[in-house]
Amino acid sequence: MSDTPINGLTGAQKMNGTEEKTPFLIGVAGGTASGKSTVCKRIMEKLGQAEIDNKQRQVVCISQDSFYRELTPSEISKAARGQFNFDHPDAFNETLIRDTLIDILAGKMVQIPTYDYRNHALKKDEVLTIYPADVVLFEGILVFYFPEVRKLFHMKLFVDTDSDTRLARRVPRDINERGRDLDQVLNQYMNFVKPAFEEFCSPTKKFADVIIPRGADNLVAIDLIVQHIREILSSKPRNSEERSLPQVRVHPAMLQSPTKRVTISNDVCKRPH
Ligand SMILES: Nc1ncnc2c1ncn2[C@@H]1O[C@H](COP(=O)(O)OP(=O)(O)O)[C@@H](O)[C@H]1O
Ligand SMILES: O=c1ccn([C@@H]2O[C@H](COP(=O)(O)O)[C@@H](O)[C@H]2O)c(=O)[nH]1
Repeated sequence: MSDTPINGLTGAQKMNGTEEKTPFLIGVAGGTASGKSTVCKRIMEKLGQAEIDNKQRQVVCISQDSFYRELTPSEISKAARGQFNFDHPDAFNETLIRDTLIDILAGKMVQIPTYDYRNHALKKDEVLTIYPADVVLFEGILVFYFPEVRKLFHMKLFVDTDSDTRLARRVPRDINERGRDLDQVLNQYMNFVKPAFEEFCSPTKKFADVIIPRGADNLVAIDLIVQHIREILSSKPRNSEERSLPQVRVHPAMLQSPTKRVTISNDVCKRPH
């Protein structure tokens, strides 16, 4: 959880002659439908970040699903038949994840693709711009799997929801939001999702600093994490003049009572469906 040196970045780097802290990078792992993006959304809401314009946010959230690699034609046809393993580490572009997070830690603006679950492909014409922020949440099933990625996080959370609940949530989500039918969802779950969770995702729980049982239902855990993030934010320079950055990062909501809530927005975690 500490701001220890990572990849040559010391937690504070020189920019324009001033000390500029690197963003605090939080990894959020957990099985499919465990509530990773819901937890991130709750955190953003409680910090009053959910309805703030993308460019102005102090806290941003990115999904690992934006880093699925492009499939070959034969893999695309397998995917259409539910025979491609999207839960295996090889399904992700590890290098792009690492390089993107390193750029984020260096305070750079980055562009990331969005993912189309219905067509199992990146949407080339829909790129998300992630502006520099003070805290970055990066959520996904295998965010702690790759050592070169794992070591970049300042704090690691694991959302631990039992597998029955996860399956019960995944079935309606995949049917209603991802264009699947019941047979397809259950076959994919039994053949790929469950075995890959046991082999690749579950063992990464041991790397977590904080395990969140019951996901977004665990209000105590979420409040503790939010409090920690507030402390991080309060130690950051508060406006663009102090930070020597062109963007104004602080929304009035963040300068008022720390418990102030702001209305919910739906695209907090930039998770495409
Ligand atoms: N605590 C909860 N209670 C009820 N439904 C939930 C809860 N957390 C998540 N969900 C629902 O379960 C599904 C998966 O949640 P999501 O946060 O997207 O999981 P993940 O990001 O881990 O895949 C979504 O439809 C979401 O609305
Ligand atoms: O084309 C795809 C890409 C991914 N999946 C499944 O998505 C989950 C990861 O997303 P969560 O929101 O964390 O559940 C993973 O289990 C893949 O099986 C897919 O079905 N199709």
